[in-house]
Amino acid sequence: MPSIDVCFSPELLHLYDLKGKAVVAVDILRATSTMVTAFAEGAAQIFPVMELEECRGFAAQGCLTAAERNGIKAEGFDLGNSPFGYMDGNVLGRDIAITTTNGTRAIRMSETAEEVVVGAFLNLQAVAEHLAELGLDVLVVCAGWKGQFNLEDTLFAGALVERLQDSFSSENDSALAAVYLYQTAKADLVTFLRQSSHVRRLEHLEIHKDIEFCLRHDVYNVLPVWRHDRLVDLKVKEVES
Ligand SMILES: O=C(O)[C@H](CS(=O)(=O)O)OP(=O)(O)O
Ligand SMILES: [Mg+2]
Repeated sequence: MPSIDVCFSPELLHLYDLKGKAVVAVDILRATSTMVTAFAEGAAQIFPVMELEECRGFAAQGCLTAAERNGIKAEGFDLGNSPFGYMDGNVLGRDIAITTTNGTRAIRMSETAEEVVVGAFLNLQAVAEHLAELGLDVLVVCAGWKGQFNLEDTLFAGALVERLQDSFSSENDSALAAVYLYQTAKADLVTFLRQSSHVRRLEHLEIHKDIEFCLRHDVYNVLPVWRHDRLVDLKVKEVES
């Protein structure tokens, strides 16, 4: 039986061997929730990059550029890091280059894995089904915040462990802790996260609508996966083939 484990910060990735593993990169608030939404709204490809300047450079090849630092849309970019910014038909058929404080870093630091999947509560079931089909050992890589642990990504890890409990072994302490946390919180994730650092840190930005949206489960049948140097939605490929 394959295993599922949880890495609580990209800074801890040096402790894990990604060879032959499937990584689920997660940044619930808000980068991976936003990417999943962008694909659901018809984005063609997403280029996650670490630096603002690199992201800006993608405009020359016709990409929309998206950038966030400390919760705020960076100046001079087309889009920020709110899923609601991708919902008015503006991303349909477009390629997007994106850089955010934590999420894009988690994805890029995981890219040597056999498979990298972008996860969010919004596409939880699509991710779970893909992992079950692959049958590889899984590592959930939580984006955290600037290298530190956070609650929201750990809750997602717990939700995924719970969904996969019949087909994956989760006997490591990280996965156990994540699933216990999720079971404690799942009846009302919004209330549970009210005291979390993300919610308190970005309270002044009035993004409660974003937070509530990002905590909704199974809204989109979208499956962003890393291919070469970009993310594509595997569900679109399935429809085409
Ligand atoms: O835009 C977000 O919600 C966060 C901001 S912060 O770094 O947590 O302050 O960025 P993300 O890269 O999505 O974690
Ligand atoms: Mg985050």
